[in-house]
Amino acid sequence: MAKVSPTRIHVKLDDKTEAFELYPGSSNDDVRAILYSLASLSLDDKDVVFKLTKPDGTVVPPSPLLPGNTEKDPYVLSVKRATASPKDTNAQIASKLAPLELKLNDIAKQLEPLRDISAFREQLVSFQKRVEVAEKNLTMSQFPATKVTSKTIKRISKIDPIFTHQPKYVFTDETVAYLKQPSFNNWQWEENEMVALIEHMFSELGLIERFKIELPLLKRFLHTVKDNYNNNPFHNFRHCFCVTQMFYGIVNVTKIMDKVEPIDLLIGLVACIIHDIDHPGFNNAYQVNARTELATVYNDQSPLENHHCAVGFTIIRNKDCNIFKNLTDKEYDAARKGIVRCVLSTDLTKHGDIMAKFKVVADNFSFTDPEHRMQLLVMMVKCADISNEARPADVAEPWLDCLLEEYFAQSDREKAEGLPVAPFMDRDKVTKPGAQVGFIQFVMIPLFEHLARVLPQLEGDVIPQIRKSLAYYQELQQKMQKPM
Ligand SMILES: Nc1nc2c(ncn2[C@@H]2O[C@H](COP(=O)(O)O)[C@@H](O)[C@H]2O)c(=O)[nH]1
Ligand SMILES: [Mg+2]
Ligand SMILES: [Zn+2]
Repeated sequence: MAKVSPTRIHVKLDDKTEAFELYPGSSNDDVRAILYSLASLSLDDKDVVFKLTKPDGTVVPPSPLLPGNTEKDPYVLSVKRATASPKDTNAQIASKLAPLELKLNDIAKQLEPLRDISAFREQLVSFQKRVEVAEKNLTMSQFPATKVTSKTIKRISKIDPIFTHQPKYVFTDETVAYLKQPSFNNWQWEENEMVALIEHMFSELGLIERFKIELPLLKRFLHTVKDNYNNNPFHNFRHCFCVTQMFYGIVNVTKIMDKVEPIDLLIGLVACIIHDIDHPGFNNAYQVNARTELATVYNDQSPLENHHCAVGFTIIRNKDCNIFKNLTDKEYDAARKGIVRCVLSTDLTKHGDIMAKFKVVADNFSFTDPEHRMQLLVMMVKCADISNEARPADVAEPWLDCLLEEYFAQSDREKAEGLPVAPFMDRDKVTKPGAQVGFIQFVMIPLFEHLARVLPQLEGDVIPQIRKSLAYYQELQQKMQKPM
């Protein structure tokens, strides 16, 4: 009989590497059982997700066909507890609401002939309210709002994963030059590469040298930021990367680094990086209307933007991530004040005020005036934040799908909870051109045009690309409106 030789597999979990052998004929369940035992878990624990990655970060399926390896290049095992995604939870809420809704409809039908009798109406309203309150309590317990404490931070990236398991990224000259273009295509890069690209921006802008930023702290800061963005359809780490890259693109296209102070560049870049951190995927209107903990903590005043600042600075305060460690007190104060101002300015309800103020400053702009420079930074971060349509259509259009997916998830939940629904978020009312024409025409173009009064280079490629997007969506809108 031929000798049956097992495949020897080495797996690293936390700091320990263990080996096991897979014999031909092993099943998926066998592999699962081994991984459970390596992670000291009971097989009854169903809420666990295993991820196996090669040393280069490639994910491999935990199957009996795993190629063998050596102790020197073990697979890395990470274990996560599965939590319900907002989508799952929406489905759960919807399924719980369905019978209640049926019951309500039933009662409403029976009461129909008595519609004018106010006592019955009041009873119905009160019943409906009780259902809403019960459902809201259910929802709030499923979505506990994030408290702003150091425990808010999901994970401070350890030095190990950064230096031992992350491949060292070396970008080609072509990539380095492309990164400076506002037309950069984010979709080609995975998360760790985007982290490395942001690190490159710090270096290229001379910030590491000027502010003596220690590289391990910068790497850990960026990885921790990445880990604290949620997997929302739109407000995720990729959006953070795009906003940061557009800021960097504007800096390069306009050569503004020759006109502003290094601290201004640091403020703008870090503001972009943290500007949507830990976004829950539901906007300020939802936070206020649903009376969430975030809205309560921030007294309904830009709850999300305040939260992004608080989470961002909680990470910076951590000694392992403190990229501002070597700033002087004066520099730190300026950085903190500037970053908070930029992030709070991304709340679009402040848009009108910011534009009106900038109009005045733009007429008489002076790069030597710190307040003028600060307003310029605010405008640059705001532009970067809403800049998807300043990119080529194949880069921009998937972002619109992501935005609408997030909007629809919110409006579905608002409907389920009996909260007000904004028409621009309602899947029954929104079309893609409908979402873009007004936004590009009345928000994006005026914003970029205002900035271009101080940074005229934006008239070169950036603003024409936005106008092209507008024309595309206007045409699409006309086609959709034509009777068939
Ligand atoms: N209709 C569109 N709305 C957009 C688009 N890009 C951005 N936005 C809106 O702006 C805010 C930006 O703030 P954020 O900090 O939340 O990212 C975003 O929420 C959208 O409401 C767009 O292309 N079309
Ligand atoms: Mg935001
Ligand atoms: Zn944003």
